[in-house]
Amino acid sequence: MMKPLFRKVGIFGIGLLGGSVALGLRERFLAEEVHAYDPDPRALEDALALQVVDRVHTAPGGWVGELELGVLAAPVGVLVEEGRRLAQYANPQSLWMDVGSVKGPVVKALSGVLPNFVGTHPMAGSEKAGVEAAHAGLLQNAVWVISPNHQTPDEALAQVRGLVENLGAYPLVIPPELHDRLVARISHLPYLLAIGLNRLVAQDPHHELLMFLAAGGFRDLTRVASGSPRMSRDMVVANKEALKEAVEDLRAVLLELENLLERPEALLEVAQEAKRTRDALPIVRRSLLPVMHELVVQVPDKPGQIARVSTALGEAGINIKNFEVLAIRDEGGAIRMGFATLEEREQARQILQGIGYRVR
Ligand SMILES: NC(=O)C1=CN([C@@H]2O[C@H](COP(=O)(O)OP(=O)(O)OC[C@H]3O[C@@H](n4cnc5c(N)ncnc54)[C@H](O)[C@@H]3O)[C@@H](O)[C@H]2O)C=CC1
Ligand SMILES: O=C(O)C(=O)Cc1ccc(O)cc1
Repeated sequence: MMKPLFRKVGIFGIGLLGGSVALGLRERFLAEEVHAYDPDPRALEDALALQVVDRVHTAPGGWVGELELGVLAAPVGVLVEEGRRLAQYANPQSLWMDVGSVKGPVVKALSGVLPNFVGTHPMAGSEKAGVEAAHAGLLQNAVWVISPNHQTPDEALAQVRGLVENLGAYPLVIPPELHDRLVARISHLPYLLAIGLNRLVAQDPHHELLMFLAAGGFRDLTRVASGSPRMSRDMVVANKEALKEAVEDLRAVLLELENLLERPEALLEVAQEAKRTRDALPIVRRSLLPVMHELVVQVPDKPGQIARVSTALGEAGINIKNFEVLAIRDEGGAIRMGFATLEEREQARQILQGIGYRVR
Protein backbone atom coordinates (compact mmCIF):
# COMPACT_ATOMS: atom_id res chain seq x y z
CA MET A 1 0.00 0.00 0.00
CA MET A 2 1.16 3.55 -0.72
CA LYS A 3 2.31 5.64 2.22
CA PRO A 4 0.03 8.63 2.90
CA LEU A 5 1.56 12.07 2.29
CA PHE A 6 1.21 13.01 5.96
CA ARG A 7 1.03 11.07 9.20
CA LYS A 8 -0.82 13.53 11.45
CA VAL A 9 -2.66 16.56 10.11
CA GLY A 10 -4.33 19.23 12.24
CA ILE A 11 -7.21 21.40 11.02
CA PHE A 12 -7.73 24.66 12.94
CA GLY A 13 -11.33 25.73 12.41
CA ILE A 14 -13.46 22.76 11.38
CA GLY A 15 -16.17 24.52 9.33
CA LEU A 16 -17.10 24.37 5.66
CA LEU A 17 -13.55 24.71 4.32
CA GLY A 18 -11.68 22.95 7.13
CA GLY A 19 -14.18 20.07 6.99
CA SER A 20 -13.87 19.78 3.22
CA VAL A 21 -10.05 19.66 3.40
CA ALA A 22 -10.29 17.01 6.16
CA LEU A 23 -12.70 14.90 4.07
CA GLY A 24 -10.50 15.27 0.99
CA LEU A 25 -7.46 14.08 2.98
CA ARG A 26 -9.36 11.10 4.33
CA GLU A 27 -11.16 10.07 1.17
CA ARG A 28 -7.95 10.20 -0.85
CA PHE A 29 -5.88 8.48 1.86
CA LEU A 30 -3.50 11.42 2.08
CA ALA A 31 -3.31 11.45 5.90
CA GLU A 32 -3.09 8.71 8.48
CA GLU A 33 -4.83 10.72 11.18
CA VAL A 34 -6.75 13.99 10.99
CA HIS A 35 -7.09 16.08 14.16
CA ALA A 36 -9.20 19.20 14.61
CA TYR A 37 -9.33 22.17 16.94
CA ASP A 38 -12.27 24.58 17.05
CA PRO A 39 -13.40 26.92 19.86
CA ASP A 40 -17.01 25.92 19.12
CA PRO A 41 -17.73 22.59 20.88
CA ARG A 42 -20.68 21.90 18.53
CA ALA A 43 -18.36 22.05 15.51
CA LEU A 44 -16.11 19.45 17.17
CA GLU A 45 -19.08 17.22 18.06
CA ASP A 46 -20.42 17.40 14.51
CA ALA A 47 -16.98 16.75 13.00
CA LEU A 48 -16.69 13.55 15.05
CA ALA A 49 -20.29 12.45 14.49
CA LEU A 50 -19.98 12.96 10.71
CA GLN A 51 -16.60 11.16 10.72
CA VAL A 52 -14.90 14.16 9.17
CA VAL A 53 -11.90 13.81 11.54
CA ASP A 54 -10.35 11.13 13.78
CA ARG A 55 -9.64 13.22 16.90
CA VAL A 56 -10.80 16.57 18.25
CA HIS A 57 -9.19 18.97 20.73
CA THR A 58 -10.75 21.78 22.75
CA ALA A 59 -7.47 23.70 22.95
CA PRO A 60 -4.11 23.83 21.18
CA GLY A 61 -1.37 22.12 23.21
CA GLY A 62 1.38 19.52 23.03
CA TRP A 63 -0.53 17.56 20.36
CA VAL A 64 0.17 20.38 17.88
CA GLY A 65 3.90 19.53 18.03
CA GLU A 66 3.17 16.04 16.64
CA LEU A 67 1.56 17.33 13.45
CA GLU A 68 3.30 17.05 10.08
CA LEU A 69 0.82 19.45 8.50
CA GLY A 70 -1.31 22.20 10.04
CA VAL A 71 -4.15 23.83 8.09
CA LEU A 72 -5.61 27.12 9.34
CA ALA A 73 -9.26 27.29 8.27
CA ALA A 74 -10.73 29.81 10.72
CA PRO A 75 -12.31 33.15 9.68
CA VAL A 76 -9.73 35.58 8.25
CA GLY A 77 -10.03 37.95 11.22
CA VAL A 78 -8.46 35.44 13.64
CA LEU A 79 -5.96 33.70 11.32
CA VAL A 80 -2.97 35.82 12.33
CA GLU A 81 -3.49 35.62 16.10
CA GLU A 82 -4.33 31.90 15.86
CA GLY A 83 -1.21 31.27 13.75
CA ARG A 84 1.02 33.13 16.21
CA ARG A 85 -0.47 31.17 19.11
CA LEU A 86 0.13 27.85 17.34
CA ALA A 87 3.72 28.79 16.46
CA GLN A 88 4.80 28.14 20.05
CA TYR A 89 3.78 24.47 19.78
CA ALA A 90 4.64 23.74 16.13
CA ASN A 91 7.42 21.34 15.16
CA PRO A 92 10.11 23.18 13.11
CA GLN A 93 9.96 20.40 10.48
CA SER A 94 6.18 20.66 10.03
CA LEU A 95 4.38 22.29 7.10
CA TRP A 96 1.72 24.97 7.65
CA MET A 97 -0.84 26.58 5.37
CA ASP A 98 -4.03 28.60 5.56
CA VAL A 99 -7.10 28.67 3.31
CA GLY A 100 -8.25 32.23 4.08
CA SER A 101 -9.88 34.43 1.45
CA VAL A 102 -7.35 37.28 1.88
CA LYS A 103 -3.62 36.72 1.48
CA GLY A 104 -1.58 39.94 1.90
CA PRO A 105 -1.84 40.48 5.69
CA VAL A 106 -1.89 36.77 6.54
CA VAL A 107 1.17 35.81 4.47
CA LYS A 108 3.08 38.83 5.76
CA ALA A 109 2.30 38.09 9.41
CA LEU A 110 2.78 34.32 9.44
CA SER A 111 5.77 33.81 7.09
CA GLY A 112 8.77 32.95 9.21
CA VAL A 113 6.52 32.71 12.30
CA LEU A 114 4.84 29.37 11.64
CA PRO A 115 7.44 26.91 10.28
CA ASN A 116 7.29 26.40 6.49
CA PHE A 117 4.18 28.55 6.14
CA VAL A 118 2.46 28.83 2.76
CA GLY A 119 -0.60 31.03 2.20
CA THR A 120 -3.33 29.53 -0.02
CA HIS A 121 -6.90 30.24 -1.12
CA PRO A 122 -9.13 27.64 -2.74
CA MET A 123 -11.48 29.43 -5.16
CA ALA A 124 -14.37 27.22 -4.19
CA GLY A 125 -17.01 27.35 -1.59
CA SER A 126 -20.70 27.69 -1.15
CA GLU A 127 -23.33 29.81 0.55
CA LYS A 128 -23.46 27.32 3.40
CA ALA A 129 -21.38 27.39 6.56
CA GLY A 130 -20.22 24.80 9.07
CA VAL A 131 -18.86 21.29 8.99
CA GLU A 132 -22.25 19.73 8.19
CA ALA A 133 -22.05 21.38 4.73
CA ALA A 134 -18.48 20.16 4.13
CA HIS A 135 -17.73 17.67 1.38
CA ALA A 136 -14.56 16.61 -0.43
CA GLY A 137 -16.11 17.40 -3.83
CA LEU A 138 -16.11 21.11 -2.95
CA LEU A 139 -12.39 21.34 -3.67
CA GLN A 140 -12.31 19.02 -6.63
CA ASN A 141 -11.47 20.74 -9.94
CA ALA A 142 -11.26 24.05 -8.09
CA VAL A 143 -8.58 26.58 -8.88
CA TRP A 144 -6.54 26.79 -5.68
CA VAL A 145 -4.37 29.87 -5.35
CA ILE A 146 -0.98 29.52 -3.69
CA SER A 147 0.50 32.87 -2.60
CA PRO A 148 4.17 32.64 -1.66
CA ASN A 149 6.34 35.61 -0.71
CA HIS A 150 10.14 35.96 -0.61
CA GLN A 151 10.23 34.12 2.75
CA THR A 152 8.34 31.02 1.58
CA PRO A 153 10.71 28.02 1.45
CA ASP A 154 10.80 26.37 -2.02
CA GLU A 155 10.39 22.94 -0.51
CA ALA A 156 7.24 23.99 1.39
CA LEU A 157 5.80 25.55 -1.76
CA ALA A 158 6.41 22.32 -3.69
CA GLN A 159 4.79 20.24 -0.92
CA VAL A 160 1.69 22.43 -0.83
CA ARG A 161 1.43 22.32 -4.62
CA GLY A 162 1.59 18.51 -4.43
CA LEU A 163 -1.09 18.43 -1.74
CA VAL A 164 -3.43 20.67 -3.78
CA GLU A 165 -3.00 18.40 -6.81
CA ASN A 166 -3.58 15.32 -4.69
CA LEU A 167 -6.82 16.85 -3.44
CA GLY A 168 -7.96 17.08 -7.09
CA ALA A 169 -7.60 20.85 -7.44
CA TYR A 170 -5.52 23.08 -9.74
CA PRO A 171 -2.74 25.10 -8.10
CA LEU A 172 -2.24 28.62 -9.41
CA VAL A 173 0.64 30.67 -7.98
CA ILE A 174 -0.20 34.38 -7.56
CA PRO A 175 1.66 36.83 -5.27
CA PRO A 176 -0.41 37.93 -2.23
CA GLU A 177 -0.96 41.56 -3.27
CA LEU A 178 -2.09 40.71 -6.79
CA HIS A 179 -4.33 37.97 -5.40
CA ASP A 180 -6.04 40.46 -3.08
CA ARG A 181 -6.61 42.98 -5.86
CA LEU A 182 -8.13 40.35 -8.14
CA VAL A 183 -10.39 38.66 -5.58
CA ALA A 184 -11.61 42.09 -4.42
CA ARG A 185 -13.31 42.31 -7.84
CA ILE A 186 -14.29 38.73 -8.58
CA SER A 187 -15.37 37.64 -5.08
CA HIS A 188 -15.41 40.32 -2.38
CA LEU A 189 -17.28 43.01 -4.35
CA PRO A 190 -20.04 40.52 -5.26
CA TYR A 191 -20.29 39.68 -1.52
CA LEU A 192 -20.65 43.34 -0.59
CA LEU A 193 -23.24 43.83 -3.31
CA ALA A 194 -25.23 40.81 -2.12
CA ILE A 195 -25.31 42.32 1.36
CA GLY A 196 -26.25 45.72 -0.08
CA LEU A 197 -29.11 44.43 -2.24
CA ASN A 198 -30.61 42.60 0.73
CA ARG A 199 -30.26 45.72 2.84
CA LEU A 200 -32.12 47.77 0.25
CA VAL A 201 -34.99 45.28 0.37
CA ALA A 202 -35.00 45.00 4.18
CA GLN A 203 -35.19 48.79 4.60
CA ASP A 204 -38.02 49.31 2.15
CA PRO A 205 -41.47 50.13 3.62
CA HIS A 206 -42.90 47.44 1.29
CA HIS A 207 -40.40 44.88 2.50
CA GLU A 208 -42.85 41.97 2.69
CA LEU A 209 -44.28 42.63 -0.74
CA LEU A 210 -40.76 42.83 -2.18
CA MET A 211 -39.84 39.47 -0.66
CA PHE A 212 -42.90 37.99 -2.29
CA LEU A 213 -42.01 39.47 -5.68
CA ALA A 214 -38.36 38.34 -5.65
CA ALA A 215 -37.73 36.09 -8.64
CA GLY A 216 -34.70 34.08 -9.75
CA GLY A 217 -32.64 37.16 -10.59
CA PHE A 218 -32.59 38.46 -7.05
CA ARG A 219 -31.86 35.00 -5.69
CA ASP A 220 -28.97 34.38 -8.11
CA LEU A 221 -27.40 37.77 -7.48
CA THR A 222 -27.59 37.52 -3.70
CA ARG A 223 -26.88 33.81 -3.09
CA VAL A 224 -23.57 34.37 -1.33
CA ALA A 225 -25.25 36.48 1.38
CA SER A 226 -26.60 33.19 2.77
CA GLY A 227 -23.11 32.10 3.83
CA SER A 228 -21.51 32.62 7.21
CA PRO A 229 -21.87 36.37 8.01
CA ARG A 230 -18.76 36.21 10.19
CA MET A 231 -16.71 34.60 7.42
CA SER A 232 -17.76 37.18 4.83
CA ARG A 233 -17.45 40.18 7.19
CA ASP A 234 -13.89 39.15 8.06
CA MET A 235 -13.07 38.58 4.41
CA VAL A 236 -14.17 42.02 3.16
CA VAL A 237 -12.69 43.91 6.13
CA ALA A 238 -9.30 42.19 5.78
CA ASN A 239 -9.17 43.23 2.12
CA LYS A 240 -10.60 46.71 2.61
CA GLU A 241 -7.94 48.68 0.70
CA ALA A 242 -8.33 46.71 -2.53
CA LEU A 243 -12.08 46.45 -2.02
CA LYS A 244 -12.49 50.21 -1.61
CA GLU A 245 -10.82 50.69 -5.01
CA ALA A 246 -13.20 48.16 -6.55
CA VAL A 247 -16.20 49.91 -4.91
CA GLU A 248 -14.97 53.21 -6.33
CA ASP A 249 -14.80 51.72 -9.84
CA LEU A 250 -18.23 50.18 -9.45
CA ARG A 251 -19.64 53.53 -8.37
CA ALA A 252 -18.37 55.01 -11.65
CA VAL A 253 -19.92 52.16 -13.62
CA LEU A 254 -23.27 52.60 -11.83
CA LEU A 255 -23.22 56.30 -12.61
CA GLU A 256 -22.48 55.53 -16.25
CA LEU A 257 -25.36 53.04 -16.37
CA GLU A 258 -27.68 55.54 -14.72
CA ASN A 259 -26.84 58.07 -17.44
CA LEU A 260 -27.28 55.45 -20.16
CA LEU A 261 -30.91 55.06 -19.12
CA GLU A 262 -31.44 58.19 -21.24
CA ARG A 263 -29.60 56.60 -24.21
CA PRO A 264 -31.25 53.23 -24.88
CA GLU A 265 -29.11 52.42 -27.94
CA ALA A 266 -25.87 52.88 -26.05
CA LEU A 267 -27.28 50.92 -23.09
CA LEU A 268 -28.12 48.05 -25.42
CA GLU A 269 -24.49 47.88 -26.54
CA VAL A 270 -23.31 47.77 -22.93
CA ALA A 271 -25.89 45.07 -22.12
CA GLN A 272 -24.76 43.05 -25.13
CA GLU A 273 -21.15 43.30 -24.02
CA ALA A 274 -22.18 42.19 -20.51
CA LYS A 275 -24.00 39.20 -21.96
CA ARG A 276 -20.89 38.18 -23.90
CA THR A 277 -18.79 38.41 -20.73
CA ARG A 278 -21.30 36.48 -18.61
CA ASP A 279 -21.88 33.77 -21.22
CA ALA A 280 -18.14 33.26 -21.57
CA LEU A 281 -17.88 32.24 -17.89
CA PRO A 282 -17.03 28.57 -18.05
CA ILE A 283 -18.57 25.94 -15.74
CA VAL A 284 -14.95 25.06 -15.23
CA ARG A 285 -12.01 27.28 -16.06
CA ARG A 286 -11.13 26.47 -19.62
CA SER A 287 -7.62 27.76 -19.49
CA LEU A 288 -6.69 25.38 -16.72
CA LEU A 289 -9.01 22.44 -17.16
CA PRO A 290 -9.99 20.35 -20.12
CA VAL A 291 -12.69 22.04 -22.20
CA MET A 292 -16.24 21.07 -21.23
CA HIS A 293 -18.97 20.83 -23.88
CA GLU A 294 -22.27 22.11 -22.58
CA LEU A 295 -25.90 21.37 -23.26
CA VAL A 296 -29.01 22.93 -21.72
CA VAL A 297 -32.19 20.82 -21.50
CA GLN A 298 -35.65 22.17 -20.72
CA VAL A 299 -37.56 19.90 -18.41
CA PRO A 300 -41.22 19.99 -17.35
CA ASP A 301 -42.09 20.35 -13.66
CA LYS A 302 -42.88 16.67 -13.09
CA PRO A 303 -41.39 14.04 -10.79
CA GLY A 304 -38.59 11.86 -12.14
CA GLN A 305 -37.20 14.24 -14.78
CA ILE A 306 -33.59 14.21 -13.53
CA ALA A 307 -33.68 10.42 -13.35
CA ARG A 308 -35.16 10.20 -16.86
CA VAL A 309 -32.47 12.42 -18.37
CA SER A 310 -29.55 10.81 -16.55
CA THR A 311 -30.79 7.25 -17.12
CA ALA A 312 -31.19 7.84 -20.87
CA LEU A 313 -27.60 9.09 -21.07
CA GLY A 314 -26.26 6.46 -18.65
CA GLU A 315 -27.79 3.64 -20.69
CA ALA A 316 -26.01 4.96 -23.78
CA GLY A 317 -22.71 4.96 -21.85
CA ILE A 318 -22.43 8.77 -21.88
CA ASN A 319 -20.65 10.26 -18.90
CA ILE A 320 -22.06 13.52 -17.51
CA LYS A 321 -19.02 15.47 -16.25
CA ASN A 322 -20.99 18.36 -14.78
CA PHE A 323 -24.63 18.83 -13.84
CA GLU A 324 -26.27 22.08 -12.81
CA VAL A 325 -29.94 22.94 -12.22
CA LEU A 326 -30.30 26.39 -13.79
CA ALA A 327 -33.84 27.38 -12.97
CA ILE A 328 -36.88 25.91 -11.29
CA ARG A 329 -40.25 27.35 -12.21
CA ASP A 330 -43.79 26.09 -11.98
CA GLU A 331 -43.91 25.54 -15.72
CA GLY A 332 -40.61 23.66 -15.67
CA GLY A 333 -36.91 24.19 -15.34
CA ALA A 334 -33.61 23.84 -17.13
CA ILE A 335 -30.60 21.64 -16.55
CA ARG A 336 -27.11 22.39 -17.82
CA MET A 337 -24.79 19.46 -18.40
CA GLY A 338 -21.13 19.29 -19.32
CA PHE A 339 -19.52 16.52 -21.42
CA ALA A 340 -15.85 15.75 -22.01
CA THR A 341 -16.09 15.51 -25.81
CA LEU A 342 -18.06 17.16 -28.59
CA GLU A 343 -19.10 13.70 -29.81
CA GLU A 344 -20.60 12.81 -26.43
CA ARG A 345 -22.49 16.09 -26.37
CA GLU A 346 -23.94 15.54 -29.85
CA GLN A 347 -24.91 11.99 -28.92
CA ALA A 348 -26.54 13.29 -25.73
CA ARG A 349 -28.41 15.94 -27.73
CA GLN A 350 -29.82 13.34 -30.12
CA ILE A 351 -30.85 10.97 -27.34
CA LEU A 352 -32.60 13.69 -25.33
CA GLN A 353 -34.34 15.17 -28.37
CA GLY A 354 -35.34 11.63 -29.32
CA ILE A 355 -37.26 11.23 -26.05
CA GLY A 356 -38.97 14.59 -26.45
CA TYR A 357 -36.79 17.15 -24.68
CA ARG A 358 -36.02 20.63 -25.98
CA VAL A 359 -32.26 20.98 -26.01
CA ARG A 360 -29.87 23.81 -26.80
N1 LIG B 1 -16.96 29.79 2.64
C1 LIG B 1 -16.29 29.77 1.52
O1 LIG B 1 -16.93 29.60 0.50
C2 LIG B 1 -14.80 29.94 1.52
C3 LIG B 1 -14.10 30.30 2.67
N2 LIG B 1 -12.74 30.45 2.64
C4 LIG B 1 -12.01 30.80 3.85
O2 LIG B 1 -11.97 29.65 4.68
C5 LIG B 1 -11.94 30.01 6.05
C6 LIG B 1 -13.08 29.29 6.78
O3 LIG B 1 -14.32 29.68 6.23
P1 LIG B 1 -15.60 28.71 6.27
O4 LIG B 1 -15.14 27.32 6.44
O5 LIG B 1 -16.44 29.10 5.14
O6 LIG B 1 -16.30 29.21 7.60
P2 LIG B 1 -17.18 28.38 8.65
O7 LIG B 1 -17.93 29.39 9.42
O8 LIG B 1 -17.93 27.28 7.99
O9 LIG B 1 -16.06 27.72 9.58
C7 LIG B 1 -15.15 28.45 10.35
C8 LIG B 1 -14.83 27.67 11.61
O10 LIG B 1 -13.76 28.34 12.30
C9 LIG B 1 -14.03 28.27 13.69
N3 LIG B 1 -13.27 29.29 14.40
C10 LIG B 1 -13.65 30.53 14.81
N4 LIG B 1 -12.66 31.12 15.49
C11 LIG B 1 -11.61 30.25 15.51
C12 LIG B 1 -10.29 30.27 16.06
N5 LIG B 1 -9.84 31.33 16.71
N6 LIG B 1 -9.52 29.18 15.88
C13 LIG B 1 -9.94 28.11 15.22
N7 LIG B 1 -11.18 28.03 14.68
C14 LIG B 1 -12.00 29.09 14.82
C15 LIG B 1 -15.54 28.44 13.77
O11 LIG B 1 -16.04 27.99 15.03
C16 LIG B 1 -16.00 27.59 12.60
O12 LIG B 1 -16.23 26.26 12.98
C17 LIG B 1 -12.07 31.53 6.10
O13 LIG B 1 -10.80 32.08 6.29
C18 LIG B 1 -12.61 31.88 4.72
O14 LIG B 1 -12.19 33.17 4.34
C19 LIG B 1 -12.01 30.19 1.51
C20 LIG B 1 -12.64 29.82 0.35
C21 LIG B 1 -14.09 29.68 0.27
O1 LIG C 1 -20.26 30.26 -3.39
C1 LIG C 1 -19.61 30.94 -4.16
O2 LIG C 1 -19.92 31.12 -5.34
C2 LIG C 1 -18.40 31.57 -3.69
O3 LIG C 1 -17.90 32.41 -4.38
C3 LIG C 1 -17.85 31.07 -2.40
C4 LIG C 1 -16.54 31.63 -1.99
C5 LIG C 1 -16.48 32.33 -0.80
C6 LIG C 1 -15.30 32.83 -0.35
C7 LIG C 1 -14.14 32.61 -1.07
O4 LIG C 1 -13.00 33.10 -0.60
C8 LIG C 1 -14.17 31.90 -2.25
C9 LIG C 1 -15.38 31.40 -2.71
